[in-house]
Amino acid sequence: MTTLSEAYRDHPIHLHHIIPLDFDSVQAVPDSHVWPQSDKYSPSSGVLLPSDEHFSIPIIDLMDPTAAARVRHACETWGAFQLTSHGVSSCLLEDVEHEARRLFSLPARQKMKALRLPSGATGYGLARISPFFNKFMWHEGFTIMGSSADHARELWPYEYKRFCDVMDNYQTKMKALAERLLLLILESLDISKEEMNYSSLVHASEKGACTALQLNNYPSCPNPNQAMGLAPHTDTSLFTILHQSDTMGLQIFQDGVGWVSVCPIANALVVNVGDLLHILSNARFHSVLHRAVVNQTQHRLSIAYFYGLPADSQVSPASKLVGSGQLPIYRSLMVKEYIKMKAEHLDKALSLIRI
Ligand SMILES: C=C1C[C@]23C[C@@]1(O)CC[C@H]2[C@@]12CCC[C@@](C)(C(=O)O1)[C@H]2[C@@H]3C(=O)O
Ligand SMILES: O=C(O)CCC(=O)C(=O)O
Ligand SMILES: [Fe+2]
Repeated sequence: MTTLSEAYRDHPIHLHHIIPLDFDSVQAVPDSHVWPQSDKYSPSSGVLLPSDEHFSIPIIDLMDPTAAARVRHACETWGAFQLTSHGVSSCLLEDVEHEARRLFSLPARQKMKALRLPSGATGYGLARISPFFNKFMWHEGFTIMGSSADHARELWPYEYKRFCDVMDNYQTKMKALAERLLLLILESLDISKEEMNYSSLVHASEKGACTALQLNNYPSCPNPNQAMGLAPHTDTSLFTILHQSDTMGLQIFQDGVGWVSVCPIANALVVNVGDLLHILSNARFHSVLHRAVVNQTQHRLSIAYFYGLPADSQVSPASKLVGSGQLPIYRSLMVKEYIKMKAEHLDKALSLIRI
């Protein structure tokens, strides 16, 4: 069985020689981090603040009996929503944020001890999408797949346990929440439990879903209009569950509207559709283009939990959604094949598997 780490290890992105900037020591944005102002991807291009509810992603209460219909509407129109009453305690959200903050506050030379290896997928470093852009991002990340013990021991040789315990507990709670959400999402696509039992998806998730936890750090920036926190991308996951600290920064792209800010709501989690759900739903649900911008005064953190399918499983538009006049838009392929395409072609990957 191919693990997610192996699937990513098979497609190294040659970033190990580039280390994140020591953000604490800079007074101005270096040219290497200045993004062009002219195109639609520039950090300051057409941003809408969600003062009007038509321009903000829906807020869905997981306990609401109409949650499935709301999820369908949110995933069809926005590709994202904010989830409340999800059952993850505010204490755990505070703990995971605190531990992430503790990690990123370490001196640069200490963080380097956990630098992602050339052939590795986990540890400290730049975002995997970095090689696709000719400017660097105002960002540093730390990726966890399963246990974080090996890297944590390098960072805190004598007191790594607290960090590992919080990350383990958080991943356990996120997995349980993701499994509940998956059922709700399938229900929202009108795929019944019986049909689900036969679907490749459920067989695949029995093999063990592939998950990853990404800690993202966006230090305050002397000129936020010039810098980019995390460049526009879609996630490779089925869906992603994101906790953001209470500083604005996440934006999603809505066709015909532009970049819409996703305001932090205390204790709400942001759920966004990823590429695998886009394929599975035969493009009914949109894997949403999103990015993170930075701030002059406040430092921002986010913790993303990627819920995917096993690398060795097959993904295709669900059979319930195709037929009777509806043709499959995407061909069937192995998840690891899609990871490879994403590593090589980034945002072109979906169009390369269109039938
Ligand atoms: C499972 C994963 C998804 C991810 C690549 C990774 O191996 C772990 C990091 C994830 C992340 C976080 C920042 C944005 C993103 C596009 C990236 O560069 O690394 C995602 C990746 C993804 O969704 O493809
Ligand atoms: O920091 C954010 O709000 C977005 C993070 C993100 O998109 C990711 O980790 O994939
Ligand atoms: Fe993302």
